[in-house]
Order: sequence, then structure tokens, then C-alpha cells
Amino acid sequence: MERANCTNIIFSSSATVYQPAKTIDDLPLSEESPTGGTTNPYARSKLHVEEILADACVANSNLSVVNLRYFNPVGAHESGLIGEDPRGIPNNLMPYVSQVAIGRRPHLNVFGNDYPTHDGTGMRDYIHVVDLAKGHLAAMKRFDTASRGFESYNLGTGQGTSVFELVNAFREASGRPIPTVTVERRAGDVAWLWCAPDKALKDLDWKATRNISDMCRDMWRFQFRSMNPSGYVADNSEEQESTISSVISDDDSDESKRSDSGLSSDDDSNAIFPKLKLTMSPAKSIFHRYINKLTSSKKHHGL
Ligand SMILES: O=c1ccn([C@@H]2O[C@H](COP(=O)(O)OP(=O)(O)O[C@H]3O[C@H](CO)[C@@H](O)[C@H](O)[C@H]3O)[C@@H](O)[C@H]2O)c(=O)[nH]1
Repeated sequence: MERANCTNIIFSSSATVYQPAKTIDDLPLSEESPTGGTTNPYARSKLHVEEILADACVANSNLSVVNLRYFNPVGAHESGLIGEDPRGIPNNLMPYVSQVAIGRRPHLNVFGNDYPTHDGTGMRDYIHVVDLAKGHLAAMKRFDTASRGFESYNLGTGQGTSVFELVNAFREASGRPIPTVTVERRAGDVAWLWCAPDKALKDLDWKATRNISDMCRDMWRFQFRSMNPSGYVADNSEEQESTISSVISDDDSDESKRSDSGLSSDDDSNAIFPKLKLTMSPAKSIFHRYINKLTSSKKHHGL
């Protein structure tokens, strides 16, 4: 980092670094809530990196780390072109529900209906992936204004949604039946998890603006209305190239849309990914173009 003269870092951390809430009184989780007591390697690795970065900031007063603790990112870009299409059986709730809605899986297994929540199912703080992306842009601006050091921020909506509530929202968004079968609790799951996102509002001027209906609508659009009705299939067709190009150039030509998707107006992306031919998936290709644009934005912020 020193050799590259890089002193600004955004770290993608996770809500799993917090100690599980024992009762509802422990919620919402603020950045001051206790961390640790992690029960899986993923959570432990996130916490370790947080600690290393915090120590590094003490050792080097030039360093600035914005540590973003994601809650449950879901959904897709509203274009329907960028989204999550896991191979095999999805582990996470939203992609599984989406595959049941499209008919790829017969039903959703609901992992436990005996949690101490209002309907017995686990509750999470789901956040739209576009809100999450915009949280990163807000975090980048902080480097221009704030003092150096290590600072953590929760990125969530502050709202808990149960499994059944999410399934109902998806039924409404898709107009499809989504059969459910209640099974045993999944090992390692906690009853509830949602945050207080106030610090991000105060310091980063950021808050999530998309609700659970928006998340389901955009996920369904990606699953059904886009070119991915039955999962991603590699295809280099010119038709797909032109669809993607038009989405990108729409973003380029529309300032309000651009700020909504967090894109910089500059485009020196070819410096990083010189030739973007569709030898990758359309969604991956469009993702790389967005990353290129973010990269050019980063340059403005000295990252
Ligand atoms: O087929 C399924 C999948 C999930 N669930 C339930 O749905 C809720 C959400 O589960 P899931 O989407 O798997 O998210 P989490 O287990 O909360 O974990 C996610 O959210 C964490 C942040 O909070 C990240 O660290 C993890 O990587 C990410 O998988 C939980 O109550 C699960 O029990 C089901 O009932 N059936």
C-alpha cells in the first residue's frame, strides 16, 4: 500500500462481526454494539481484517479506513441486466425464492418457524444492492473531508423483514405462487439482525431509499424480464452487446440516472479494461464497465 502511495481504504465488512443479539432489546445494532463471539470462518476473517486495519491506522496516521458493515444485500440493478444468478442450489434466501418463483425449484424450505419473532421466522435487514453501491460512493467522499483513522459504518435500512414477509413481497412482485415448506432451523442462523444506520446518515450523508418491494421487483426483473429466465448462458451475440451498450449509454446520457446508479461522468475505463469483448457473461461485462467507471471516479478522490 505504501509503495503504491495508497492511504485511503474502503473495507467490505459484514454484519456478522457483531455478537448475535440475545433478545430484541439488543437491537438495532449500532457501530458501538459488541463484536466477536463469531461462529464461522467467514465472520472471523472479516473481524480479523477489521482489527488489522484499525491497528494499521494507529501505526500510520496517514491512513484512512472506512469500514462498511453490510447487512443482507439483495436485489439487482433496475435494468435487469446485473444481478446474482448463483450456480447450483442457492444458499441465500432471495435467490432461492426467485428460483422458486420462476419454476426452477418446487418450493422454498423455510429454516425454522419457532424463532421468537412475530411470525416465528428469522428476520434480517435486507438492503438493495444499488443502495449498497451508493454507500461506497458516499464513503469515498468522506476521504476528502474527514480526519484520518479507522471508522465503521453500518449499511442497512434499519428495518427487519421476516422470511414470510419477504416471500409475500416476492409473490406480489412476481405474481407467482411461491410454495413453502417449514423445516428445521439451519445451524448457525440467528433469530434477528438489523441495524441502526444513523451514523452513515450523519457522517456520510447516505441512507437506503429502496424498500423490500423494490428489492423483489428488481430481482424478479433480472430473473424473468431480462435475458436470464433460466440462468446465465454464455453468449457473445451482437444483440446482447448492443443491449448492454444501450443501457450503459443511457446511463451516460442521463445525469439523474447516472447519479442514481452512482456513476461518474468521466469515462477513462479503457485504461483499465482496454478491450471489453463479450467473452464473459453479459452481466459480468456490464459489471466490469461499471467498475471501470467507479475506478475513474476513485481517481478523483485520490484512491
Ligand atoms: O433457503 C433458505 C435460505 C435462507 N432462509 C432464512 O432466510 C434468512 C436469511 O438467510 P440468508 O439469505 O442465507 O442470509 P444470512 O444467513 O443472514 O447471511 C447473509 O447475510 C450476512 C450478513 O448479515 C452475510 O455475512 C452472509 O454472507 C450472507 O449469506 C435466515 O433467517 C435463513 O434461515 C430460509 O428460510 N431458507
